[in-house]
Amino acid sequence: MKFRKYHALGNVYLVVSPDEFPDEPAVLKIKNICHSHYGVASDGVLIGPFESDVANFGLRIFNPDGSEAEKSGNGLRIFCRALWDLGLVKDQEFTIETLGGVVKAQVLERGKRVNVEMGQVSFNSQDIPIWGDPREVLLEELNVMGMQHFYSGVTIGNPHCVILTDEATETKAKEFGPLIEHHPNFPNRTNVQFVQVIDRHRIAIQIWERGAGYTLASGSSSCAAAAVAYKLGLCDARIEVMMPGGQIDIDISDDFRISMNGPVTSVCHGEIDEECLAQVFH
Ligand SMILES: N[C@@H](CCC[C@H](N)C(=O)O)C(=O)O
Repeated sequence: MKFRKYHALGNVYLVVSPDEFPDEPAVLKIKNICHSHYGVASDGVLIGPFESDVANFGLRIFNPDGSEAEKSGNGLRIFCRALWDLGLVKDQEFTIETLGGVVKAQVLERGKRVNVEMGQVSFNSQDIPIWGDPREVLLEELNVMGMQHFYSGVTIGNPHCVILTDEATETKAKEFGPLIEHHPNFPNRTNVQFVQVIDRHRIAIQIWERGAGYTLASGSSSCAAAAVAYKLGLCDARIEVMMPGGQIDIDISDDFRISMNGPVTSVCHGEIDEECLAQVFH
């Protein structure tokens, strides 16, 4: 199976052509590919480009646990870079269909940076989804292991649970992230962000990703965290999101459409052996 490997601020994805998956992508194959010891080590697999009736390209996004994600910000920027490297796009804007909606993208600086108009966020419980009466989920109480958190729910195609905190630490993300990901409030599980507001233009976040675990950066998490900070009046519409892997720039329109701009780095390309894809022992 031929692949291209990229990272976006340390968030790693492999891009694989749909031709390499003649059948529906099997959970076991995805798990083997992403495994850091038994496979190529990746935070997810991007399968594309597919033909699309509504966009220039179609994309499917898989987490390392084999689940399919509706959207991924870093995944989208990486996919755009792969399209550029394959000579399928140049400097012009183009569109990509994901399970979480159609986005508009543009490759900048000869592939080194990508801008993606990620779509409109919603804080509505039915859109995210979060159980209970239809409502905007803002600063609601969440008890996890005897600790009280106040969270806001957001979707930008995929679900996010955003928790404001005085200090966003890796320990908080790793300790509470897995429990919140599987909390009964979230029927489709959730991505989790601990968010520290630095000033009106900057926030620092720590991330626990649904189906992937602790990651150094996440594009959709940056959009979700920035949207909550803006909605609550804590930040202006242009926000730098600082993560352990680096920084993404977010712009929010009056109607909560989010534009994301950040770097992409090519790592390597190669071929995964059948023997690796077929492993069943872990
Ligand atoms: N790394 C991503 C998010 C990938 C999908 C996520 N794990 C989910 O299941 O929703 C990003 O950069 O947005």
